[in-house]
Amino acid sequence: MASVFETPQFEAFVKYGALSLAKMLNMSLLTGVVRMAKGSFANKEDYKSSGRLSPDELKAKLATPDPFLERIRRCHLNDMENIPPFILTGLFFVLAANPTLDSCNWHFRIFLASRILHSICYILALPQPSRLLCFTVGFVTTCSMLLRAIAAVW
Ligand SMILES: N[C@@H](CCC(=O)N[C@@H](CS)C(=O)NCC(=O)O)C(=O)O
Repeated sequence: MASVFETPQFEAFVKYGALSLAKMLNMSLLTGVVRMAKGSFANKEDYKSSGRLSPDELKAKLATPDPFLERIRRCHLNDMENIPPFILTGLFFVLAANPTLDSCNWHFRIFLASRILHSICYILALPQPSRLLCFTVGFVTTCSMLLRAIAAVW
């Protein structure tokens, strides 16, 4: 009998889990790129290494973070609140709930799409409830997997 780690369900979990993690890691890259483009840094030593600000300018810069950069950081934080729980829940789901391949694929695809769309809504400041809807779809998808995993072992 094949182990659960050799099933197409586990393969789908690894595929979509890795894509979700890659999406989240990209937020760090995006933050770095926007920091450089805007010349807006988090620490005084970061400004000092660029060597282009007076002490007063440095103080003012540190006191007023760039609003767009802060938006990207909140978007990243929201990924960090949602993607690691999805990874763990997805693992429980595949290991415990004996799901069909279709069930796995749809849960994983819908979650990934919801997170990508959530970031687009957040970064482009699209009107609500667009971001709320994207967040809710991903959240409900994770809850659906969690409930199925709990039901399977209860
Ligand atoms: N930690 C979140 C929990 C609720 C949540 O994730 N809400 C979604 C839909 S409104 C969101 O995009 N929140 C904005 C954020 O986390 O910065 C918050 O403070 O808002």
